[in-house]
This record gives sequence, C-alpha cells and structure tokens, in this order.
Amino acid sequence: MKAVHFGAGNIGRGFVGLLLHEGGYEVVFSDVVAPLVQALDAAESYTVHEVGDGGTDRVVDGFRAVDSAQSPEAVAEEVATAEVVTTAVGPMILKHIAPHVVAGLRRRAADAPPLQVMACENAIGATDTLAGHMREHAGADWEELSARAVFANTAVDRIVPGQPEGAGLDVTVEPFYEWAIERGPFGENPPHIPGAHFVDDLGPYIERKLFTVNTGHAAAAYLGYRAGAGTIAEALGDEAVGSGVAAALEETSALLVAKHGFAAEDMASYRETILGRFRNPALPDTVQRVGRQPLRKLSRHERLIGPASQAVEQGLGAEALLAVVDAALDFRDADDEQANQLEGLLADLPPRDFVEQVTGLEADHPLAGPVEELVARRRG
Ligand SMILES: NC(=O)C1=CN([C@@H]2O[C@H](COP(=O)(O)OP(=O)(O)OC[C@H]3O[C@@H](n4cnc5c(N)ncnc54)[C@H](O)[C@@H]3O)[C@@H](O)[C@H]2O)C=CC1
Ligand SMILES: O=P(O)(O)OC[C@H]1O[C@](O)(CO)[C@@H](O)[C@@H]1O
Repeated sequence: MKAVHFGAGNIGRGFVGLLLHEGGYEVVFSDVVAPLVQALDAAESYTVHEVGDGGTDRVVDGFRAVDSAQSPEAVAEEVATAEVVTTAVGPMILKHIAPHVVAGLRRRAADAPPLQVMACENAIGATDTLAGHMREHAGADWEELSARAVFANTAVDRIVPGQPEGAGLDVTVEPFYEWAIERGPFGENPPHIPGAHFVDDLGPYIERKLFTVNTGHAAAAYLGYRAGAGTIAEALGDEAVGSGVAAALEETSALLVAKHGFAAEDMASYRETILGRFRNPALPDTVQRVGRQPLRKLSRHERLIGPASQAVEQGLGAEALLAVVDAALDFRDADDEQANQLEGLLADLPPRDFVEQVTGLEADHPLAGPVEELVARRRG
C-alpha cells in the first residue's frame, strides 16, 4: 500500500506520515523545499520524539520523497499508483496541490480502486476545498476523473511546534493526538490507519476541535504576546492570560453545547485536557508560531470570528472572544507576512472597511459593531 503525502513539514512528518507508516503504507513525501526533499530521500529513517507524560520515540522508515516543484511528472506517477493522498501544507496552499492530484488521476488505471483523498489542515471542509480546486483544474474532465477518487474531510489534532535548528528530519511532538475522518465516502473500504477514528458526521468534531484547541491556542498566543510571553506554556503561566483563555473557551463551549448537544461536563473535561496540553513544559511552542497568519485566523469562519459570530447569533456571550480579537489586532511579527499586512490594513482602512475586508462580517451582523469599535479605538 502506498500513500502520497504533500507537505513534509511539522505535522506531515510528526503526525500524518507517522500514522500512515504505522498503518503499513509506504509513504512518499512530496514537498517544494529541495533540501528537505533531498534529505528525506537520502535518509533511511527519522524519529518522532513524543515529549511530556507518556511520550515515547517512534521511528518512521521505508519512505521516499519527490520534489513537486522540480518533478511534477514523477509526483503524478506516484499519485496514479497510490491508495491514499494526504496533505498538510496549509489551507491556502491546497490550490497548488490540486493540479498534481488531477494529473495523477488522469494516469490512474481504470480498474484501480478509488484514490482516497484526505486534506489534513486546520480548516473546516479542507478536503472539499481541495476537491473544489481539482474540479476547477480538471474542467470538462471532472466527472470522469472524480469517479476515480473518494474525498473525506478530516480533523487532525496534535501539537507539533517549530523544530529547533539542527534537528534534521526528527520531529519533537506532544504525546496526544486525534485524527477524526469522515466514514461515509469510503463505503466498505476505509484506509488502514490505526489510531484514526471514523465518524459519520465530522461537523461537530471539527467545530469542537477548531473552536476549543485552536481557539484556546490562538487566545494563549495573542493574549500571551501582549503580555510579553515567548512560549505558550509561559503565556498560560500568566494569571491574566490564563483566565482570558479560560473565559474564551467557556464561551465556545457554551456555543458547542447549544449547537451540537455536547454535554457541558464533557466539554469542561475536554477543556481541561487541552489546557494541560498547552501547559506541557517540554514543548517549545512559541506565541509566534501559534499566532502565525493572523489575517487567516481573523477571517469569517475561523477560530475567533467563527465562534464569536455564532455565539452572538444565538444570544450567547462573546466578550472574552472579543478580548482575544482585540489582542490579535496587536499581534506583530516582522517575519510573518500577514502580521505585517494586518498592521498596514489597520493604519490604512477605515474601521468599517477593515471589519468587512479582514473579518468578512456583514455590516448588519451584531458582531460587526463591537469589532469595528476595537479597530476604531486604534485610530485614536
Ligand atoms: N503543526 C501542528 O501542530 C499542526 C498543523 N496542522 C495543519 O497542518 C498544516 C501544516 O502545518 P505545519 O506542518 O505546522 O506547517 P509546516 O510549515 O511545518 O509544513 C508545511 C509544509 O508544506 C510544504 N509546502 C508548501 N507548499 C507546498 C506545495 N505547493 N507542495 C508541497 N508542499 C508544500 C512546506 O515546504 C512545508 O514543508 C497547516 O494547515 C496546519 O494548520 C494541523 C494540526 C497540527
Ligand atoms: O496551524 P495553524 O492553523 O496556523 O494554527 C496553529 C494551530 O494549529 C496547531 O498547530 C495544531 O492544531 C496548533 O498548535 C495551533 O492551534
């Protein structure tokens, strides 16, 4: 069995590639960073170091790597003969992956089992997004090509921080992980990934994950950045940051209970588990990494505006989430293109235009006014 995985970065090597390997797949990593591809192709193995309680070392071997920028034909050939395609490249990169998967489907034998495609990104419906880009790319051939694949959305959860210089291909990760995958698209033949779980309706799972793990993480990053913390563990050591994060998560939990019927006590223990993961002192996770790409994180259906807008629509509170949005507006990182753009947009756009362009909130949405006030305050 072969899996082609696009994106040999932190989560690609430290989670998706690891679990595919443990499921018995030969993993073919595809990336655009030539030195990374060369290092992977030359290596016999790498080690995933799980740090913190219960952590252990896991060795991944039997993989290969191809450079999708240099050798698109070779990538198409690998996809044509694979059972599984996964991605962990970032939601905005999926449009660049689509042509490779389409090219692979064009070459796929007519009697081959359908290619199982799963995008593993922090976004709702990421596989649908990839399939949408593939449809655009395939044009009139889409009906025929799409019959050669099945598409399942997934929710992936494992904290894989940026890796220290000199770590090579090894990856340091937290021991916890969760990979929830839609069951329906596979019929009787789900992929063999021990440790993943298959669910009939991914919607509640992915919202619970995105609006708890990722909202809480973003809250720790933005409130922590404002408080001068360097890492997420340090941020949560600050009492005011800790209570700001906890309050934001109480608001998202109230929404998830109301919307999906999760039990309030289950949400309370889910929150505690997650806050414990964030506090893992062995995990060198920076506020810059977790707060990266603030424009994406402030967009309409993402981890801050997404739950806050739904909460106010339901008559629930969103004050603590708004306080996190306020802190996100102050997030700066000279190395982060979106953080620089954010600073420019705050200076250039009238508050109402900023709200419309950055958050996507409709002018008559009840959250638009409060966010506009936060922006206006910065204009003096
Ligand atoms: N790091 C984590 O703990 C988690 C990350 N995720 C999601 O996984 C995705 C990747 O995140 P990370 O691994 O942290 O980022 P990363 O930056 O470490 O890895 C992304 C990889 O994608 C590669 N890439 C970029 N453009 C590409 C292209 N056109 N074709 C092939 N490869 C390309 C990059 O060179 C890089 O190696 C994001 O959507 C993130 O939200 C999800 C859960 C956990
Ligand atoms: O990967 P993103 O979407 O930029 O956000 C960072 C977040 O994703 C994770 O990498 C994994 O869920 C978290 O560490 C963090 O909440």
